[in-house]
Amino acid sequence: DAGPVDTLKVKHNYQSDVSRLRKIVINSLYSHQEIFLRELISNANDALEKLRLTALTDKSVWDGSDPLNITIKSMKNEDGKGGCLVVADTGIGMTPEELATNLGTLAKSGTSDFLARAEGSTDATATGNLIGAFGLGFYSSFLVADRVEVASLPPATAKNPNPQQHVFTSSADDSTFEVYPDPRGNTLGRGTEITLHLKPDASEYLEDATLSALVHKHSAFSSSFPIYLFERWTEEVPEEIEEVTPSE
Ligand SMILES: CCNC(=O)[C@H]1O[C@@H](n2cnc3c(N)nc(I)nc32)[C@H](O)[C@@H]1O
Repeated sequence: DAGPVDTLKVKHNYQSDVSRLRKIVINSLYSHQEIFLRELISNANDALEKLRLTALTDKSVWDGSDPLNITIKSMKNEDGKGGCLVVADTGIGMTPEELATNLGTLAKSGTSDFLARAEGSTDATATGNLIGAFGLGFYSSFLVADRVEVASLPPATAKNPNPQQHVFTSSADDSTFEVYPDPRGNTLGRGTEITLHLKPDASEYLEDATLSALVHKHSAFSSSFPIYLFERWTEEVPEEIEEVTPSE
């Protein structure tokens, strides 16, 4: 029987192009699995920038009192096999409608142009750059994860005075996604938290050394916000927080 949260789960079918796109991303970039982190950090960076710009004209979304940053946490399963990688930002966040629209449909114009160019290409670097340019980087999550959850909470505004944190969830082998209220409540304060349930062959991305090297390699220079790597993160308190990028 459906519990209280289940009845609120809205099941959507991906637009046909979305499924096709996701397959292209996964197939063409398989040899470049590691770019997923660059793409997620790039999206987080855009979300933080969007908050900062919006706040210039609307102080209610952010009064400058809480930090704008990106955190990366890895959580290994008890059995030491597999686990989750969590990439979170304190950016502008998304309403449930935005979760469904932004992650579940192809809002981007010219995507057919992308499909034409990417479908034929065998050059993973070129395709990788195309994917970033078309804002499709989120799909690269499925290079390393068989399940992705995106929890998001926008700031309270006059139009949306009491926002509820929601979760978008989708599996690699499934052409549907779900959006439902986060049973944890508004745990984010504001922003977006992406949980990647890593595939067995992607467990290297739970290792601090791998993550630290990847962040330095791909994103330390392209993010204008501090990136924190929580090492050996547990539910309680992170034992050690390494700031990867010197904040300005
Ligand atoms: C699946 C392709 N679409 C996206 O990645 C879009 O989802 C949204 N998105 C992805 N990661 C995000 C993130 N971390 N914060 C916010 I606000 N929006 C995000 C942006 O609108 C992206 O263009």
